[in-house]
Amino acid sequence: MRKIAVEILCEIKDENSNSTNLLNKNAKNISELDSKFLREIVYGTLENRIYLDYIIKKLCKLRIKKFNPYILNILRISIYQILFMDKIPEFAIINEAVNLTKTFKLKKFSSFVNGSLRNFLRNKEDFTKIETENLEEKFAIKYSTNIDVVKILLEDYGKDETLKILESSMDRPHFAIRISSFEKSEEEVISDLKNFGYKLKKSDISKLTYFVENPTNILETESFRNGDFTVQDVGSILTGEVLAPKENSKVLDICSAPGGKTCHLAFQMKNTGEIFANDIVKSKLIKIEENCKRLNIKNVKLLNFDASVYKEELKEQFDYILCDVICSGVGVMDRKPEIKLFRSRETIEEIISLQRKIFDNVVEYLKVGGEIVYSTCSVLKCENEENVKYFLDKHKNLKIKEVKFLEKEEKFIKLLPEKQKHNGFFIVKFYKEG
Ligand SMILES: C[S@@+](CC[C@H](N)C(=O)[O-])C[C@H]1O[C@@H](n2cnc3c(N)ncnc32)[C@H](O)[C@@H]1O
Repeated sequence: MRKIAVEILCEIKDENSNSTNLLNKNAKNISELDSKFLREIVYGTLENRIYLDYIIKKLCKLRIKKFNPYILNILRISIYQILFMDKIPEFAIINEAVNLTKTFKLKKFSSFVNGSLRNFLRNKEDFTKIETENLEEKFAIKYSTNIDVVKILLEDYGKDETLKILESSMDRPHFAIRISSFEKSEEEVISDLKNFGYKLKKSDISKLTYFVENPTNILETESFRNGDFTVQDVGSILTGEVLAPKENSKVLDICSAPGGKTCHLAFQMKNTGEIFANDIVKSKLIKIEENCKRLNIKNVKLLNFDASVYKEELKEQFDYILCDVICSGVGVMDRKPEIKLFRSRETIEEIISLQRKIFDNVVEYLKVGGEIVYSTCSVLKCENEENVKYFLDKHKNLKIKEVKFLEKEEKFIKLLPEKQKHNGFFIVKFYKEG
């Protein structure tokens, strides 16, 4: 398993890398126990990569770029296991690390790996100490988060709230489902799942939403195959609830893959009217199709175009539009460790520019009197509140439509990540005047 872990980690090079896809591809045909171990090592190492590299730099007195990538990842997973997986004896971790150098035909590094890890064990306290007084650097190392993201969070939220957001990024993500059956009642679906042995807790924020404490193999159940429920997080479900399209309306979901929110909109519309689900990546449309099929959704038509390019033929065609744009993902760092590692100010600025282009176009596709929801799974103000200001300044016929959330009327909903409650999310609704 450690060999596969090193191979996967060697492939994680930039923000387009996807550890979950790599794991799913490589964890086929292995036992549940091995799969759990592999995931723990890969996610754990990635989640702590900046911290582990900080230790490795001190330990080996060598710049990270100078390392052979296999040797670097052997050191990373070994130090990760020593620090965070206390059930594995330290001597076994070092033996395995030395064996791995041979597996990868890098035997000449065996004594370097052996010596470095033994040195680490002798002086663990010194090597693990973060020696900087600079708060940004300290947070970036301790929570293994790109320093640009840390700086923006500190500017937006100050020290205490930033600390909470970064701490939550180290948690194992919770698992939430939305009841999606057209046939069975909520109680019936829940009772079926309980009979299968699943432990469920109802969310107090979004409707038909439950957290599953022990989700292993839940996607193999008959209930899942029949479309009685789907995997979706609270913020995502709330987005559909906020748009709340009426039956028989015409809806555009402009950035729709893999279709989680599309299916929720269709569910709320009881399969009436029409939903046009678009995504720029053609291969992702298959996922939307699969989801619609499993969830018995029948009113979705697929589109495949670049939403940043204006399409005159769509002008004033839609009653409702969902603009669930591509974003930095800073609200879901617990689910995607690549975001913590690689999101930089530069890439965030590129994303904001794309968000604005897409929104500027889709506003034109909305009928007068129509409603549009803009949402992101980010908590950064530059992608949320600042974009809202930009939208309102630019489109004078757009007005915010307040939404009721937790018994209060709000201009927008912002969720900061909290385990067993929700990921980070931002939702705002506008309507178009004549
Ligand atoms: C946040 S995800 C959407 C999630 C989706 N709404 C759901 O609930 O399942 C953003 C999507 O936008 C797509 N996208 C990115 N740039 C785009 C563009 N220029 N035009 C259309 N879609 C785009 C991505 O491929 C990605 O699938």
